[in-house]
Amino acid sequence: MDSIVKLEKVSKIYGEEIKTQVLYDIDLSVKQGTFNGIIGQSGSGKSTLLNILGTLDRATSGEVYIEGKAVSDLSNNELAELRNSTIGFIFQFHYLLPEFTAIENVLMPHYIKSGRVDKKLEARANELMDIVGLSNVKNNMAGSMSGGQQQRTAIARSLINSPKIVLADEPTGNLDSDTSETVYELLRKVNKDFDTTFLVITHDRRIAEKTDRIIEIKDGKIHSDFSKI
Ligand SMILES: Nc1ncnc2c1ncn2[C@@H]1O[C@H](COP(=O)(O)OP(=O)(O)OP(=O)(O)O)[C@@H](O)[C@H]1O
Repeated sequence: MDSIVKLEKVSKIYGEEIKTQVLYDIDLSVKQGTFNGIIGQSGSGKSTLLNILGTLDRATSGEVYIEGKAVSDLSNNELAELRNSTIGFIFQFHYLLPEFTAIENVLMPHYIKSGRVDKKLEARANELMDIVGLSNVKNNMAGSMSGGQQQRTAIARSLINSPKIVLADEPTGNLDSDTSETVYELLRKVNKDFDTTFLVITHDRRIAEKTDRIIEIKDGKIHSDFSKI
């Protein structure tokens, strides 16, 4: 198995005048097709790490490699392109547009990018609604759906470009435990069926225990790293 994501001595310092160091010399190598959990106390640096992994934020020092490509060599445009083609994001708050239907939300990144959606993408969106179990409600307004349905819509949206890597920040954070379980099973299914690599921040011990690997962040460092495969 190859490393699809690699971090070498990644540090992050926020602020100019008052500097806050949030990550310290993080080395991390993530194998393709694995399902990785990231745990750690509030403020330990998990989201910062995920944002840097996802090229939404740049490291202050160190290097991030995505599929062997050094991110610091890329321009902002190239980064956006890499993100778009390779990485899917799922957040705790799904940021759906409530006045649009579920399937329109899934296609929204494409509407925004190119102003149109071709038949192939529409077919892909329909297939994804099927995968996440929402075929029967895909034309409902996102705002009228349950929390679990909205999160599943956000998952379908994150998969529209068939990303090789999915980064999720507390994807089940605002869901009850049964719905969390369903959402987790869905992510796992995508992981298995499409060999998608997942990095998932979770506070949910039950979910963390079912991942292939648990990376614990403490005070901006990897405190423990336990792989089961
Ligand atoms: N843009 C920023 N500017 C300054 N400090 C920041 C910024 N973003 C995050 N921080 C600080 O960095 C530290 C780590 O934040 P981060 O969000 O990565 O932690 P976390 O482990 O994801 O926490 P939580 O579980 O509460 O989401 C915190 O002390 C936070 O206040």
